[in-house]
Amino acid sequence: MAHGWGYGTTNGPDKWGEDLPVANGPRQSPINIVPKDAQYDKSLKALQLKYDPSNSNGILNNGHTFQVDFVDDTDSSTLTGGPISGTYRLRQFHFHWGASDDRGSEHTVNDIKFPSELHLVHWNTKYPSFGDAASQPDGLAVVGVFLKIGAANPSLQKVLDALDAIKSKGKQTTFAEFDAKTLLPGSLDYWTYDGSLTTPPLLESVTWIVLKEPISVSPAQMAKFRSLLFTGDEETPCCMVDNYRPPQPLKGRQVRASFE
Ligand SMILES: NS(=O)(=O)c1ccc2oc(NC(=O)c3ccccc3)nc2c1
Ligand SMILES: [Zn+2]
Repeated sequence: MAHGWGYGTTNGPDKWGEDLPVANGPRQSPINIVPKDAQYDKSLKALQLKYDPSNSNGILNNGHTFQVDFVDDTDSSTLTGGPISGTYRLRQFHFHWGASDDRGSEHTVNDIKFPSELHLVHWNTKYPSFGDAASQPDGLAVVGVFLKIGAANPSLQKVLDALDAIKSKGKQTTFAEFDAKTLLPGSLDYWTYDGSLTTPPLLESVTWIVLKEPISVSPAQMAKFRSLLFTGDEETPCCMVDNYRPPQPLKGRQVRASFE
């Protein structure tokens, strides 16, 4: 795909398989989660998320989404427990969202789409780097959090206030002392399954941990997401919206629940 992948009609999710056979692989993400088909697994541990605000570093518009990057050279911001063994370090978080409030999430629940979905991306410290981990079946763990229309979210607002400085592709700015824990809902009950990155290179290296409880976002805050551009300053401006991959075939995978 010479013109690079994206979410348009000519380079979007339905076209990714032309360059990337793994797009039709056995453990692709996202999926539709059917709670009544998820098996409660009492051996699943509670999630342990320990995030140090001093590790937050910058915020970047990468042309597909915006992401907040973390310094990951120590074990000060980690995911342990849950379905994974060992220690996974937080590297970045980002979002996916729609052009309107009726769509935008990547995972769905009983085919319901949420207006947005937060992904907190962690890598397994048994490997020397993110890049190495990303090619291993147990290399990455992504915590997915649904956003649901409701009251304005003060913690999310801190992130949204930085978006004016990164409107177009390639722009970045500093983003220090942000506590990612404040983006989590009250309950850490989760569904988990073996999956992949939801954008190219679609690597099948992700243990997905999708929280059952959404966090709130107001309609005005959703409008702020939609003020970003997919495009760089020299290009015809194109609003960054509908940057989500639709659910992929389950192909026999089991989704487990940490709760009854
Ligand atoms: N939607 S997703 O499945 O959470 C998803 C999809 C694609 C991704 O590529 C990366 N790369 C890095 O974070 C990275 C970190 C360090 C160095 C280079 C890249 N994270 C991803 C998460
Ligand atoms: Zn994502």
